[in-house]
Amino acid sequence: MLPTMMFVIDTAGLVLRLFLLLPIYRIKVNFLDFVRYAKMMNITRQLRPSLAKALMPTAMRAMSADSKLVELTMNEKTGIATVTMNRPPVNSLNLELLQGLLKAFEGLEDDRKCRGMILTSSSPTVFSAGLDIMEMYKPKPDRVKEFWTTLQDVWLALYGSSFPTVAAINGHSPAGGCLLSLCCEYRIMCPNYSIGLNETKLGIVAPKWFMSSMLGAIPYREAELALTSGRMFSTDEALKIGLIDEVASDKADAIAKSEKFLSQFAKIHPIARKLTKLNLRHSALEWMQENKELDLNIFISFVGQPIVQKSLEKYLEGLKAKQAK
Ligand SMILES: CC/C=C\C/C=C\C/C=C\CC/C=C/CC(=O)SCCNC(=O)CCNC(=O)[C@H](O)C(C)(C)COP(=O)(O)OP(=O)(O)OC[C@H]1O[C@@H](n2cnc3c(N)ncnc32)[C@H](O)[C@@H]1OP(=O)(O)O
Repeated sequence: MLPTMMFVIDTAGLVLRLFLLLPIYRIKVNFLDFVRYAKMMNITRQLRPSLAKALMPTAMRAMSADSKLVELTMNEKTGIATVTMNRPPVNSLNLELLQGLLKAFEGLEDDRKCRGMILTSSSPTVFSAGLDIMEMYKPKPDRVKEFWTTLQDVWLALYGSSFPTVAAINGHSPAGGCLLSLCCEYRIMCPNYSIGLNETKLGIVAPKWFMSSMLGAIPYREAELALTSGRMFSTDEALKIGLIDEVASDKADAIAKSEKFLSQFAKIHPIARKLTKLNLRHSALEWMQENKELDLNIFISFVGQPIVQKSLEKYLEGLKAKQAK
């Protein structure tokens, strides 16, 4: 009896050890097995929305993304792409800007030469003013659906990108602007601007995935206080709390620092880096993939509430009044 039990325990232990070691063993043995392992883990392409075909041929390329709302350049030598939001005056994220961003991110995903991406803005003072409030105020049913679905896809593509990403935050970055930067792995911000998820100040609620993006950067307690109060942080405060990683003196410095951050990955195996990132982000990505429709329905019914429309109207009036002063 005892020998039989010992045999069973030994065998079970061996199987368990083999199971645990299998991924490591595979990685060491064979690159193709490594890729198969990634597929098995369901954390590569399946997690991204349907990919557009490669954006354009690789040359340094100003890789134009059809519309002028998003500029895409690629440094052929380093493989670092720069995606610049260009929707004056404040890069508010309307459907077309989101579509431009999605196309850029998906194109880079398919570009084998891409070793990293810097997200920045062409505005001298604003990174992005967040979602275009006009997309949510008295919305048209079809357009608002497409708007939200595209935002979800942008989040999936950026948060789940296989290449490393940095936000060079060269201006104010409220709400959706902050969200874009939180999708990146590293944030470098210029002085004397503001950043945060201020949704409650507009009388709206940051969706779960906005919050989980923030929780990837700062501790739960800090996030709870910031989210419930809709707090905006100055550059210095954001650095202190960990919402950003570095301060740069100006945009050029932010870009240089971003390139330096990305260059460290030249020494890291790209697949090891990518799988580590996607493993860390797996549960949030999977949640979104599985709940896109539910999230859309919640958003649609939420923005349809008269009280939410009233809040948005008042907030817009406040923005206009500020402008008039
Ligand atoms: C129970 C429910 C459960 C779950 C919830 C489910 C769903 C949740 C539903 C909704 C969630 C939706 C999430 C939304 C997130 C967002 O991103 S909302 C947008 C928040 N953005 C802001 O609050 C930023 C507002 N803007 C500013 O603070 C300033 O503009 C900024 C500091 C960025 C720049 O300042 P400045 O350079 O001085 O520019 P102006 O303020 O003068 O603005 C210039 C013109 O731009 C217009 N504008 C600014 N921001 C926006 C915007 N986000 N959308 C549209 N338009 C904007 C501004 O009115 C000026 O226009 P004008 O020239 O007067 O025409």
